[in-house]
Amino acid sequence: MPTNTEEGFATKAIHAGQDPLQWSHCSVVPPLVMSTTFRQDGPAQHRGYEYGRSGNPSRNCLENCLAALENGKYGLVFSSGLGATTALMSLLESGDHVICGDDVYGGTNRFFQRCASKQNIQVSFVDACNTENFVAAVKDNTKMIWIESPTNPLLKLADIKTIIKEVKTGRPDVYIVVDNTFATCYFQRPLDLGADISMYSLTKYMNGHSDVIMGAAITKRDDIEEKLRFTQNAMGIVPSPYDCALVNRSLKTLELRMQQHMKNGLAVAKFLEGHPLVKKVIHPYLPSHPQYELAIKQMSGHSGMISFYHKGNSYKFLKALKIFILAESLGGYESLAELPSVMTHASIPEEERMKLGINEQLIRLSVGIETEQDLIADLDQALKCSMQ
Ligand SMILES: C=C(NCc1c(COP(=O)(O)O)cnc(C)c1O)C(=O)O
Repeated sequence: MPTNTEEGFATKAIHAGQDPLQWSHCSVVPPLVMSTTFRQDGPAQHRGYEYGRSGNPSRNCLENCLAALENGKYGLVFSSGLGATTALMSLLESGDHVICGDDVYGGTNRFFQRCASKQNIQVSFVDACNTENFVAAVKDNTKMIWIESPTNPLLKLADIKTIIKEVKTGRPDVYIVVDNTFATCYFQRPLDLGADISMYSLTKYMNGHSDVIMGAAITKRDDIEEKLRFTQNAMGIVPSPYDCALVNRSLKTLELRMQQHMKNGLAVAKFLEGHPLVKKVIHPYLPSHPQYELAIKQMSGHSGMISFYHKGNSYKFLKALKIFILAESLGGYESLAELPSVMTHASIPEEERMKLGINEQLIRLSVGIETEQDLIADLDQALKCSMQ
């Protein structure tokens, strides 16, 4: 169980959940436990682990480290970010209502519109920039509010603390979930802002090496942990021990990586903002962002995520990149670029996409930790190519 000590973020990332004394052999690095089953002293008399789906030492180390980094009490990991989303739906009953921000990852929108709806879970999508939208959308059967902030891909912000205060005052029973994938717990801790659950696609920045698909939910609440722990086992949405060991290793450098992502991201955003072939740059830590004041109040920094509206041919631009890789996903050490309208957000109905502004001029960048000058030079040459 993590202790919410006053240790620094990097100290917690390196030591929380990793105590060598938890193993008889005292390995400093937690062992990778691949066994799917564990010898018992007698029928139903085990030493903490019985079957890999129900619990695993490698998973346990990661979950404790995640909880400590979030100033939470419990961490639970799942087979993917959408697996975590699926697990969180087990907190709801048929007929319940969810209020979700209108700009979220395409797969999350698809899940709510085409999967949760089959369980008779109703979903309303509202503009997350305006707190009143969330409050006004609350109904008698509302049981969950799903916030992504910053959002994917438009980098809109929700005033998490105010939404929670406004909603919880009248309806303390409503679960507040924050998908913290874009900010990470280094720049933003939703539980400290009053959220019930901080949720992640660990696939992204938290693992940060583009070699694991995983999700997580962190909470302080015993009742939520009990329900999600049951779901994790009973629905079997668990990750492999090997993937848990990889993510656990990645967390050790999260602080360093996020600092570099932020440094490179800001340099790229400022370069794009002054470029004649760029119509508009969206980056929460640029003073030009409409919610800049909220960004610097609510977060201690911003990752490498940038979106911008391109004046030229987006397909030519993306195919001309040499260091940025044209691919879906984000948050890895490598720089990625994509066209949400036909890639990550293609599953959102066109009318909704157009209304949001997710059109073929909108390009999303995940700025990596390569040498800053190389990234800017690559963007510059590709922008020139896009006008030929
Ligand atoms: C794959 C991409 N996003 C996944 C994602 C997910 C889903 O995570 P998965 O690990 O891919 O299942 C949840 N929340 C956010 C904010 C996300 O961005 C993408 O945007 O390229």
